[in-house]
Amino acid sequence: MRMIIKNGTVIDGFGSEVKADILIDYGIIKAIDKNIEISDAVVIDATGKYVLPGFVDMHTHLRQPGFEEKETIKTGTEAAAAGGYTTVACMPNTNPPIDNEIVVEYVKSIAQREGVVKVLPIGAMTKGMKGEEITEMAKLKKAGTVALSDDGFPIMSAGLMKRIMTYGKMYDLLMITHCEDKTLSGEGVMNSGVISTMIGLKGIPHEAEEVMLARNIILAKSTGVRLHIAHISTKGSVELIKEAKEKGVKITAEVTPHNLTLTDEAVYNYDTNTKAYPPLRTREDIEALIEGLKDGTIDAIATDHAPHTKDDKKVPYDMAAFGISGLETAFSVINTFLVQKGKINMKDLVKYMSINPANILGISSGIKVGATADIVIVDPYEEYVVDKDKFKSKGKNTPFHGMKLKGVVEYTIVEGQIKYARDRKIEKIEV
Ligand SMILES: NC(=O)N[C@@H](CC(=O)O)C(=O)O
Repeated sequence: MRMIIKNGTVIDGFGSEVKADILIDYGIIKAIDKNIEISDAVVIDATGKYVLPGFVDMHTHLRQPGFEEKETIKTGTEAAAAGGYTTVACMPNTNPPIDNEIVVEYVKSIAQREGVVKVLPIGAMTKGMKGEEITEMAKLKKAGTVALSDDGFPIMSAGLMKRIMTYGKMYDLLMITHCEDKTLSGEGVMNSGVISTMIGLKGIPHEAEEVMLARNIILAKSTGVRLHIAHISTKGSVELIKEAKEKGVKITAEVTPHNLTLTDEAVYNYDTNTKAYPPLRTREDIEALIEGLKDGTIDAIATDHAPHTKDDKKVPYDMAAFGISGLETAFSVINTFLVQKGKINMKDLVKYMSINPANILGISSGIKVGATADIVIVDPYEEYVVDKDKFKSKGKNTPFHGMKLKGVVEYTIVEGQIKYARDRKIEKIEV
């Protein structure tokens, strides 16, 4: 059961970057050293590759139970492994929603049986995600939820949100909020701006996100709860979070790969694969989001993997489902547009895609002796053309289809087991 990863450049997530071999025994990292030689171990040659802590996605929609035509825990976690993720936290907007301990147990048991990577369920804040009655938080926590969120169903009542946060603080639960004031986003389907006016689609103004974010910051400050902001997309949101952090509010935030790289100009040809909440914004927003990552205002890059069926998207733009299938392109998108362009380096990528999300969720990550061997091996220079039909995910809804990107995931190792090996049949690798 021993494995040696040889000759890779190891970024451990704790600040070091060294050329070294890694010895894994029964799922645990036993040694990180030069030239480890052991007989009867499986050897992975990582020459010219980076060996990184497995990515952690804190915002994934696995769709099971209830929407298995869009994704299942099996296909979603296969997609995660193909994307270099060793852990995903899954959102509760399933059917039934993850709003009680029985559904938490269900998700955990399917993940145990059919999941390829580790799955951490996120529970709902309100029953049925209806924004009316608070869920039984203590039971949800005991059953194993890592956070609570109503995600795509923002809680419009400030009074209710304050009560949720007060209980959340009591049970020390992380609160994740999708910030959208529905009275401002209305029937909008894309960013409100020049492009929406030109092509005649209803817009979602940046204030829809920022007004709700400001409210949630005020409530987090007064309740003292740990608040994590899902998928931020605007320059104004970066400013609000920066100010909140300066004032000592316990707040963290994430941004998606698509919101960091694509603008509303991508909507110009009415491709419904560009439709997501929050919408693709402007170049100015992207610049602010990248600055926000660099100065520590934004903590994590999360995919918001939102798989949908062909039929959900093969309709006029304003009728299409919101969401982008993101697990399998996240690494190459960030590598191509941010790392290779010199905006961030590979150590930063590790921080945003593994270390910080793990810390926010309260799980361990990083490569060190004694740690669980959750590892991804990537080639940062190889180019490929994104082909949605090669996705493991059932959701082929990507705006990156046909784009030439740099960076491929070679191996994903979860607890010392190879769960993804590019161009190779896993069955043929004896571990
Ligand atoms: N992000 C999306 O565009 N869609 C999400 C829900 C949501 O967060 O709005 C989904 O579940 O499809």
